[in-house]
Amino acid sequence: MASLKEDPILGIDGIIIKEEFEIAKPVIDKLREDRPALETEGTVIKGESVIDKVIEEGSGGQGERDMVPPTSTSIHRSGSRPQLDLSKAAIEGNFEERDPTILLPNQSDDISHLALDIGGSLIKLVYFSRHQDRPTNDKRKKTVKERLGISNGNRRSYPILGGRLHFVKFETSKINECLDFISSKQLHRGGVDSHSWHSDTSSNGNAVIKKATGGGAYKYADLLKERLGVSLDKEDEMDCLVAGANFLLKAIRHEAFTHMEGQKEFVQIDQNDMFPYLLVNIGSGVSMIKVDGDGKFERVSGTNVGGGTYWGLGRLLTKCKSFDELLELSQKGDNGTIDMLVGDIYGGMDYNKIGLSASTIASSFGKAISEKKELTNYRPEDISLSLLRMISYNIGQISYLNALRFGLKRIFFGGFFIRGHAYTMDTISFAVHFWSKGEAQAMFLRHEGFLGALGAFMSYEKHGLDDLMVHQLVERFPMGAPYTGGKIHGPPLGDLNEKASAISWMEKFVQKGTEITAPVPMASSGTTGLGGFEVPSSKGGTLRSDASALNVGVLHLVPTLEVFPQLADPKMYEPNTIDLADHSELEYWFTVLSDHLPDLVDKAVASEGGTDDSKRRGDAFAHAFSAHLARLMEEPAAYGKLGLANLLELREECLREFQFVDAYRSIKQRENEASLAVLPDLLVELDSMTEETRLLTLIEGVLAANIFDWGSRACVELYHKGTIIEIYRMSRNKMQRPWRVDDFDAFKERMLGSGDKKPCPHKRALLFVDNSGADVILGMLPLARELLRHGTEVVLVANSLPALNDVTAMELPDIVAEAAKHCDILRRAAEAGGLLVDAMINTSDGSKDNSSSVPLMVVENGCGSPCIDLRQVSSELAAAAKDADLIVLEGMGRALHTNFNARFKCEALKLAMVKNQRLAEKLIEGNLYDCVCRYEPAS
Ligand SMILES: CC(C)(COP(=O)(O)O)[C@@H](O)C(=O)NCCC(=O)O
Ligand SMILES: [Mn+2]
Repeated sequence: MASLKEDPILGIDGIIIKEEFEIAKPVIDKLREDRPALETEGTVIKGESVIDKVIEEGSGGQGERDMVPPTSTSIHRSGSRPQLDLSKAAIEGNFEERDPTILLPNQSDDISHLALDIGGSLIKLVYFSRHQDRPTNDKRKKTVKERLGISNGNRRSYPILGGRLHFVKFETSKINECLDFISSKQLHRGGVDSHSWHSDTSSNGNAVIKKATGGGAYKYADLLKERLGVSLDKEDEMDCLVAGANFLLKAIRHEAFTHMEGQKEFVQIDQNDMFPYLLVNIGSGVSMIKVDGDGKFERVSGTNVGGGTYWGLGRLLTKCKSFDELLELSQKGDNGTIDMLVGDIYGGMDYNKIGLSASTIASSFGKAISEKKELTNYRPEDISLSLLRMISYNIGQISYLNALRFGLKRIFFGGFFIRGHAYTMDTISFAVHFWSKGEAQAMFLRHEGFLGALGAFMSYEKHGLDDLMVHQLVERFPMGAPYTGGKIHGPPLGDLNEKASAISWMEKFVQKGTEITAPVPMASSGTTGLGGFEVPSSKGGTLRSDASALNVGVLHLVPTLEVFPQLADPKMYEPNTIDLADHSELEYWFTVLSDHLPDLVDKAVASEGGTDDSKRRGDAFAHAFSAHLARLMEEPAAYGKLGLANLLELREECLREFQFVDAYRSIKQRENEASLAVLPDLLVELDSMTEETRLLTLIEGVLAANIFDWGSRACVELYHKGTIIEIYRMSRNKMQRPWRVDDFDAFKERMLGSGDKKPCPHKRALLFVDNSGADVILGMLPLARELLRHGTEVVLVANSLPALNDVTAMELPDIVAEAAKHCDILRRAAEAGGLLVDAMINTSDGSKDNSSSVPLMVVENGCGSPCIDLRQVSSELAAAAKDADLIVLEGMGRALHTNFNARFKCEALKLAMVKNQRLAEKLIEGNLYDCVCRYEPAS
């Protein structure tokens, strides 16, 4: 790596877009002059304690902690320019490249952009952070791209910037906390003017202009100017709400859901059939907006009886100190003590003629008139529930009437009044359902409170968010998510180790995580089935103490992701085979993952040398992941639709967040070495067989070697009983056909034909490989070799990031190079595929036959999980898939947990050993270690 010299200061990364590049140069020059000051400032800001605060607050920590005040330097400096930390900057790779990548190791969130929605009770922030790309100096990638005809994956070809969208909220009454947060994260400095976020020049001198909406954009304009030097560009509230809602409905798969009788169900919104709809935003007051398209809407109604009414009246009547407290109180309430019910009027009877049950509210607070009771005679719990129902029901009814007025079938409810509260949603849903006789549907939005802020954010031009597609968004729930309770949704722990203060942070996290005890699993919430008109059957059980948990993660915008082009019907595709909406399934997998945790932590800590720091991180990881699990047990749909693949991926993400890059690194190495040592013998044995026997032996080999799976408890227990080669032999010897699912004969016929008829070989096969060691080396590579022998191009598809003991795309070229030393077919194909660019590998027989061969290539799949969601794969894989006519999915994660039911446009072979008894029973009515060989012709 060359150190950064005088000249080529280009921008924050090598693939920066043009406008940014031109602007960035003078900025960086200027920053370079300021470097000493900047670095000092950088330490103050970056080593600061906002995250401590996140945890402290979110975990119910008492006492206000002093926030780092905005330093005077941070105010007087020209705020309109991005501040970059250039310390230790270096050019990565080749100096001659036109846009070399410049690594800024100390720059965490390199550019941030911010929009605010300052409402009567809450301030909502949406901000974007753009992280520098990992430099790729990967020769394999370049060659594969050339071979597959992919233009150099460069941001210039994408309309959208990669980065992350964060959602944060504060109470308006604590606006100073919000300002401190903005200041500490440098959000007031992002180079944004009122028209474009790529510009660092502002339209009025030095003031930075930020988009804002809501009444507070006017009320607090001076304060923001004074404290942060920020001028607010005010965006119309309705415009913002609509833009925010349209964006969410288009771009986020699991955004809208129905909530009836305690059951949450996500609704797939068809982008092409979204309009018209009624948007009901319940803030302090309520707006009802008929939305006909992007920017096409009309505010058709509203009501002054909204969230502010509930909170205001509630506060007066119950003495509650916060909205959430009031809401939580309602959970234990019985509104029948205050509301006049139909039964009260009809002597306990239903009023059947007009379809009203005895428990229907005839008159909210109606009982209070007839009894000689004072306020103190009513329980605050009952008052709160009565109030909540009165207001929710009223909003539901007015919404329905407006939907009826305009013939709208869909009503989306947003705004922070709802707060994911089950009874509120049930009540509104019931009202809509009841009055419309089931014709209209109430739906809720997961980002309910952020419509306005998101819309304000959308009003920055040129960020391309409007063009964003569902598959380019990945929502991740950072470690703080289960703890923060929605107070402040903290950033992920990106640069943990770089900060001295991170240690105390981590300790605090572990400590707090222990103190608060993660939410206790409970039975799913239930109402009486009458949509909130009766007394809740379970009192106090279903609402967590942090009623306002956001349930929104950080949205990662990944413009390079694509839908796998060979999916037969992408709209109908569901990656998960196991639906965790079934509570017994969830409980089972929850236990499996919890039981596996201590061993995983051991491996992770060992992979980092067992240092004190790694032990601390290991502890923190275990806490964070357990909290996520507990949160999901309590509310399985909290993070969107939940499948087993999501849980397994969450675990990997959690490890990465605590900087465990590759927990199974040394195990993988060991197994690779052992397997490579026996590969030559295996190849000789295979070559001595007839074609037919060889094909069977190869498939057996893949199935047998899939036993090397460090994610399966049963397998790990086996490993204590023998060496890997012994286990492999044992596994092979057990390969009795017929397998539990056995389409081998059909596959064989396709490969070898029957009688004299020789079939046409496949043109290109994609082999989705799974585990390191024997699995890939003794299983999949020999199968790849056979396909190559038939004249089929082979693309090995491997993970982009480590997950358990899965092999990664980065690791494969070296493995192939080693294997190629023993095999001419592999060597020539690997050379043709650009895998052996440096080495001129000699085969064991000393030959250097360079006659042309079909290529063997490696592509990354875009995932870092044992499973694969084919709606979001790397552009590299998507390009390779276009000409493929055979897909081989291997392993339990990729072929069973996900994609077992997937249908493809081309032929598919799904191979796996079932290493979990319950799955074996459920999926194939079989047993542990049974095998699946499913061959499916093109659909
Ligand atoms: C994590 C796995 C999907 C990996 O399997 P693979 O894809 O490597 O075949 C699998 O090991 C698994 O489902 N394990 C959890 C269940 C258990 O311990 O039995
Ligand atoms: Mn695996």
